[in-house]
Amino acid sequence: MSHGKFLATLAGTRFPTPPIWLMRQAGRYLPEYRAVRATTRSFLDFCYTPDKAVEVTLQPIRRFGLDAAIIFSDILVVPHALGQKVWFEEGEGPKLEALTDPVQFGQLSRARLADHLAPVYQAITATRAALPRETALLGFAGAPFTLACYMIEGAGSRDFAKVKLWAYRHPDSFGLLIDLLVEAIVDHLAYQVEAGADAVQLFDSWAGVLPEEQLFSWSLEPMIRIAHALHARHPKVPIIAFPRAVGPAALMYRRPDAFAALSIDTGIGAHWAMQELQPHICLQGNLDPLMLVAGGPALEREAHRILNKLGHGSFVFNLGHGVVPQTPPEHVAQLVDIVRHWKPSSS
Ligand SMILES: Cc1c2[nH]c(c1CCC(=O)O)Cc1[nH]c(c(CCC(=O)O)c1C)Cc1[nH]c(c(CCC(=O)O)c1C)Cc1[nH]c(c(C)c1CCC(=O)O)C2
Repeated sequence: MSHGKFLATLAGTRFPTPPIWLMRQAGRYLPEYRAVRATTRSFLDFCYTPDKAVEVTLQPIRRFGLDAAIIFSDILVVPHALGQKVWFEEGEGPKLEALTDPVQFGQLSRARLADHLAPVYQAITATRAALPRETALLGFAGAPFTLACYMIEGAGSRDFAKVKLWAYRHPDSFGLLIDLLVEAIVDHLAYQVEAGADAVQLFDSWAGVLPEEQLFSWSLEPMIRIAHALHARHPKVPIIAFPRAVGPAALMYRRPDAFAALSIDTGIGAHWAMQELQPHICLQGNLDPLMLVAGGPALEREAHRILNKLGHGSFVFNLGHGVVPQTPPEHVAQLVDIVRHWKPSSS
């Protein structure tokens, strides 16, 4: 049997109101998260401490009763497990010892991935045991292109110019990095499913910097390879694809052979998504995270607008990107209430 409304929705069942969870639902906007976070200096050590990861994964479920939990971890644990130096600087975000030469790709190895990431899998097993039956547990990974962005740039960037120039000038060597990441991500996702994750999400947060042809080769195609390889190991596990900021190229990601759902960011119009995407695939999204900061009537109007477009079809309510730290927790409670009390006939 499945874990409630979220998994049933991904499998095609319709309910009077859609299930809801939020990307980055565990995080600094919650005082109880900040309290646990303050007990570990290094963010990665925090991710690798199962007791703490379990606790902060459960916090938003206890507070808001969301339909799915997402395991507390980070996409950059994969480059770290492959042997790259990764650290988080206070107030600056992630830093990596940037790859500057294809020779360095050869030094990355997935031989130790399972050992290195064992604490993540332990946290998943313990979280699954602690969650209510009806609450699904999501595992996740960064998609190959987004991981390659951080691995080559060495940090976040506005345009990832260094990465794009490498990919455009040396597609063969860039392809080798993507291939290594595909294999590592398949392993990481399979281990998460084996530990107890009910579904997984692939975050391609930086897909939107690529033109169409490269979007196909470096974002979509590797994600489809991951989906097919994961399904060869775990045939039924639902995979949600989140290619952020790709605009109308989201049409390419309507691939029910690979993905159970497509997560859409705020830049995609709900009406267009209803007409062009939803007949082919379950959608997830697409509330502006800043609406959740605003709260009040603005939040209610916008949530209703999205529900009135997408709530009649196959849909999981979520944000277009992650919860931001300045979000008042009461506004999350307000949103859950709005979604659960929505009447499909209302306009
Ligand atoms: C690009 C990316 C990263 N990490 C992630 C992405 C993809 C989604 C997206 O586009 O936002 C994914 C991620 N990161 C985190 C989660 C946990 C699960 C959840 O969604 O609740 C998930 C799913 C925790 C985190 N990952 C991070 C934090 C904040 C650090 C802290 O609490 O000290 C959290 C809660 C750090 C992180 N990690 C990353 C960045 C850029 C940062 C710094 C920005 C920031 O500080 O908010 C890389």
